[in-house]
Amino acid sequence: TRTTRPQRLLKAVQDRAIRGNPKSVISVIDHYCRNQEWAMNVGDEKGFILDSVVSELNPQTVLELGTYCGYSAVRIGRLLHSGARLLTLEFNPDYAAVAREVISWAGLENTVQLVEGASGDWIPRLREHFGIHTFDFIFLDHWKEGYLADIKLLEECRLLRKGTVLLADNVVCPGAPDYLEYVRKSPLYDSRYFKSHLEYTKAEDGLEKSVYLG
Ligand SMILES: Cc1ncccc1-c1cc(O)c2nc[nH]c(=O)c2c1
Ligand SMILES: [Mg+2]
Repeated sequence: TRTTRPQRLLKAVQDRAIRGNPKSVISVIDHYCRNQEWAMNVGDEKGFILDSVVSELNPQTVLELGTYCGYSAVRIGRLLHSGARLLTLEFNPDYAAVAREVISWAGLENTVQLVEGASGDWIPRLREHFGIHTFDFIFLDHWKEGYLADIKLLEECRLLRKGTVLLADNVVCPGAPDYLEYVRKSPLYDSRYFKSHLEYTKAEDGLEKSVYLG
């Protein structure tokens, strides 16, 4: 049977990227997805904004919702200082299997931990299961329909603290209108929009950065 899109992306990484070199994994994926086969990675343009938010924050505990092939886990993981950790949740087992290989190829298996399952099931268990108190940074990049429910759950589970930064992908394309309305109206958040483009295309998209005021 045919290979899947994530499997073809992984093959490009294994054929062309330097093992243990996150920068080369990122550039191989961006070149492959721009020139051969589009895939829903956050990409290089929005990725540059992601990098600047992470670098400025220098977080110790990071949560990513939606791993896909591991591109943004590598992008974030490569910027984390020693002792810092990224926990990334992925619902789709086929995506998770590819992402584990990509994260390992980048040499980030000690910084990035991939957990398979539904965010709604895992969020209430993160404290007791992984000994996490609160998150410094959260990247939302899974299902637009789940963004709002998941941040409300994170609030309920007291996994946010004063200053926690949430960054949401695709708030324009495909769009997360209920999430945007909530973070922009709620007194609990200070929110701003970073206009950009849908990965590897000219279509508009952007990232919403929201600081939890607690
Ligand atoms: C797949 C797709 N087609 C057309 C336009 C946008 C998308 C798209 C882009 C993304 O960055 C996504 N990130 C996380 N989850 C998604 O479902 C997703 C979908
Ligand atoms: Mg996305």
